[in-house]
Amino acid sequence: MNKTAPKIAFIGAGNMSSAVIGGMLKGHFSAEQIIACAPSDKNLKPLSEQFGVHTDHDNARACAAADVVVLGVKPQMLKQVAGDIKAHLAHKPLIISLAAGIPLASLSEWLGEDLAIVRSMPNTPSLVGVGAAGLYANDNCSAEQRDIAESIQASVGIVKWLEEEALIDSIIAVSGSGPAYFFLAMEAMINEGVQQGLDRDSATELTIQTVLGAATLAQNSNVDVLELRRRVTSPGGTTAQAIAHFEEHGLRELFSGAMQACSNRAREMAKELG
Ligand SMILES: NC(=O)c1ccc[n+]([C@@H]2O[C@H](COP(=O)([O-])OP(=O)(O)OC[C@H]3O[C@@H](n4cnc5c(N)ncnc54)[C@H](O)[C@@H]3O)[C@@H](O)[C@H]2O)c1
Ligand code: PRO
Repeated sequence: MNKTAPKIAFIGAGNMSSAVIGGMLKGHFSAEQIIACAPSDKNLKPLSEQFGVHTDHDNARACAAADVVVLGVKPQMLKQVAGDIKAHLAHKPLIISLAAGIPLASLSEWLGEDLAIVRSMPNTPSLVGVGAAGLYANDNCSAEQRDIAESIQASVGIVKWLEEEALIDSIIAVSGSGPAYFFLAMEAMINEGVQQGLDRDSATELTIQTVLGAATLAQNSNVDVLELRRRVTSPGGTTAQAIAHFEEHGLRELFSGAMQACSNRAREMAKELG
């Protein structure tokens, strides 16, 4: 393996692979190191045009030449793709699976019991370098392979190594699926802003800036999010009314229920697909 510039093959070139590739190129990886594979040009063309990475329709050929194989296909496709590439992994590249709900035991069974495999659960803000990922490695991974997996994810955001594989399902509930919760909240805020008379562009810009501002403040503050909320909420004022409405209508329970549904689905997928 080339330790300084490993060759990395992405099998599957959709939303998540594109976000990681785009983020990696803003970090210290070069387009020369990366090849993206998918059956059609629909996903590949934007990647070669926008990022200048190599592309191929042939998963096996890309895997045979790779030091690292990133599995970025839908969980439903993974068993079939694993069957197609298994014979081309004799040189034992590091495997990184991005798939929700597919356990290491299944990946090892499908790809080879002696392979080093890391499960990674990233999120789409990786594209702009503010991703958040959880990683879990099997016992075949060397320290060097763990470093490579970490360097890929760290180039696009923060990384947490997990003590137990089961915690990947908690990472999905918090940060893997998490961006969608905030996009939904933003959609609702934009629509209500328009309902109250703002033009859509202003409502959109103000909502996005508010979410960015809240996250940036929380990240740069030495007090917790509860205290930051208190500082917005004047007693008897406007925010207090909004927060009381959220509390009365069970926003906390809604979040708990949604996040439990999310990780339960990952466990169900392991039974259905693993
Ligand atoms: N989207 C997210 O926010 C997110 C976050 C974390 C993890 N993931 C995981 O990432 C994986 C990909 O999700 P996505 O949202 O990018 O899906 P997607 O549908 O956007 O991308 C899937 C890609 O796989 C390609 N593909 C289909 N069949 C293939 C084959 N036989 N060989 C090679 N490529 C093939 C498709 O052409 C497409 O490029 C999933 O396993 C998902 O669980 C996604
Ligand atoms: N998107 C994938 C899904 O919805 C996995 C986490 C985020 O299944």
